[in-house]
Amino acid sequence: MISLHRHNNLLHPTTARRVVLGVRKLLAVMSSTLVNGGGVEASAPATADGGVRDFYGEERATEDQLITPWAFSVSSGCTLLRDPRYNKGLAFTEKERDAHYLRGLLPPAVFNQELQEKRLMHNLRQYEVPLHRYMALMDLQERNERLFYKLLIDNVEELLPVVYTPTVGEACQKYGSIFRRPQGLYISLKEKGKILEVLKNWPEKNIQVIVVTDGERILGLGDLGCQGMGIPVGKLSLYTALGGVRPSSCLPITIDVGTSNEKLLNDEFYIGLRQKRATGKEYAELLDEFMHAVKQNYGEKVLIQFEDFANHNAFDLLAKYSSSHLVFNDDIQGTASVVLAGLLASLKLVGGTLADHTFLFLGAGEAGTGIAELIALEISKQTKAPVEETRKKIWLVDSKGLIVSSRLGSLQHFKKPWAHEHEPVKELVDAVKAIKPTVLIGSSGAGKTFTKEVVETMASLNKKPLILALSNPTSQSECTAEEAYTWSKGQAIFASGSPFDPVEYEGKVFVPGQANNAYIFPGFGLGLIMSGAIRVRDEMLLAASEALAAQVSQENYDKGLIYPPFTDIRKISAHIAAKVAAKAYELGLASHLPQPKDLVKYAESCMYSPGYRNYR
Ligand SMILES: NC(=O)C1=CN([C@@H]2O[C@H](COP(=O)(O)OP(=O)(O)OC[C@H]3O[C@@H](n4cnc5c(N)ncnc54)[C@H](OP(=O)(O)O)[C@@H]3O)[C@@H](O)[C@H]2O)C=CC1
Ligand SMILES: CC(=O)C(=O)O
Ligand SMILES: [Mg+2]
Repeated sequence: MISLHRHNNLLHPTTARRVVLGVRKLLAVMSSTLVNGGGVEASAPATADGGVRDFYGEERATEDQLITPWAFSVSSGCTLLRDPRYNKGLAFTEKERDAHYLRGLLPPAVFNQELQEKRLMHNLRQYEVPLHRYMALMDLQERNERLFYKLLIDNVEELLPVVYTPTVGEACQKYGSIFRRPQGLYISLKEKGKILEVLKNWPEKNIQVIVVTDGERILGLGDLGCQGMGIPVGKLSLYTALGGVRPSSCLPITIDVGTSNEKLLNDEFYIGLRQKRATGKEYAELLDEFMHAVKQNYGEKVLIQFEDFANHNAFDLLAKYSSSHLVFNDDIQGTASVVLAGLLASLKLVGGTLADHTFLFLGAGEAGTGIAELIALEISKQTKAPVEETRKKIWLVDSKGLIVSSRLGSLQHFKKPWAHEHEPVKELVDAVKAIKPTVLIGSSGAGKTFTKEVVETMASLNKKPLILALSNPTSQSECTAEEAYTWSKGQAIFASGSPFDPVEYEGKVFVPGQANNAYIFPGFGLGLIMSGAIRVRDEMLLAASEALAAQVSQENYDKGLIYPPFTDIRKISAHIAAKVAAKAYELGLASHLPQPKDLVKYAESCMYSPGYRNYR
């Protein structure tokens, strides 16, 4: 019931029981509620002299400087019902209804959270259109945050495709039409020079994870401009549901530098800047201001996850800020880690070591080259061969064909390490015939590109071809699960970026896995946060892959799965977090000292749980 708000904030009307306290007192109370609430928190706000940290710079401000009149209030009545953080709907007890001026504002029935959950799941299942389910879930998140997360955690396999891929893709395409309330920060070119002020408008001060996009490569759907906001919102809801990071410490951000999507520019409901995308210096300066403002406002240990940037910016941003900030690119690094995990696990089914396999990719962008590099690093780690050598068993095809040395002069920098000696090959199927891969990975964003002939050739070359169709959403998947199993006559081991239902082929049921970075980033982020890591390193990605692969059980293997089920994701995330944190300590990059003895237990103890709290 404790909320921070500005005196003039219309979204938070004050109520009869509002108690305005001094800022110092506010922060003391705030820090105690944060600790009591569980979950991972930033360092306590106490200062060395025993006082409370001057979060808002009020003590430091001189008379001619402007400060923000933050206030602290206890909410009750309608304000409490409208505050998603504290609203419990019909679950308010009789005692709470008396104590918090709720009498008459609710019908007489008192439901517990389980009954509320049952009712909501029943209602959600009535919607036949996935986008309507998405909208109903977003409404719930805006109305009753704990119930939203309880639903998501308890029904993860059913609801993941709604809040995440594939439905989130459609939601982004239609974001302008379905827009109700802002769910994150919008930073556009209009805010240039004022980004620090914009960050200060966000009511939460203890931010631990930011997921930021500029909307230029939203899944495999291309440039969706400002409407890409659905992605940071969705990713962060998974940070909480799958990784246990507290919702209040997550901040979704969209950087709007315009869009080159004509359809959106001509759409009257488009919510972003109506101009062509800024590039070059203008783009770089805005991003640089953003990165500096984030560090200034939230400190060294805030994790900035880059998401769905186009590859002509993504690699450069990661390289530029990885030595000064805690940055992670989910599409390059998270995807690499999840795919490597699947490959390590698949060895139990296909045999051999990683070094015995030959890999062919369709798609040589962020996902493709990111995965390729991590595979090469892992083989190098296992065999002690230099990475220049281990790259040679990995081949990539882009929109112009196989990447070969004769193309070196015109290749983007991230493709160059993969330009091996070979004659040019234009078509994927010919590349499959020439390279004879044991593993085929789709990271092209182009649907239906694993044709019948491609899959049949893979099956003719391998007893158990490993086929990963990573592109999202479902419409962009390189092939469907049904195509992979039927065209390979049941030989393929298959996983995809977006989920597919099990397939029956010749009387046998094949269960496809989901190779999606959602297995990695929540636990990875939790590991960074709980260890107070200040930088991300490749060794941490390898540790995360090994941790995920170790979670695949014999029962999963018996079904042909190379990933464990999402139903176990909180346990899986705790193990990933523990290994990532251990690596951070080993590398001397962890700042939360001393290192906890049992990191898995510690990770579990840090996790947000969505059960209701009792109000006095
Ligand atoms: N499952 C998961 O966890 C993840 C899935 N993805 C998915 O992967 C896809 C790609 O993402 P990302 O790597 O970031 O995108 P990029 O734009 O960086 O890369 C796409 C690559 O695919 C190539 N390509 C595009 N169309 C074709 C085609 N018809 N034939 C051959 N090559 C083609 C492009 O070629 P060129 O370079 O010549 O233009 C480019 O090399 C997206 O759909 C995304 O949703 C991404 C991250 C995680
Ligand atoms: C899953 C993901 O990050 C993507 O498709 O971009
Ligand atoms: Mg992504």
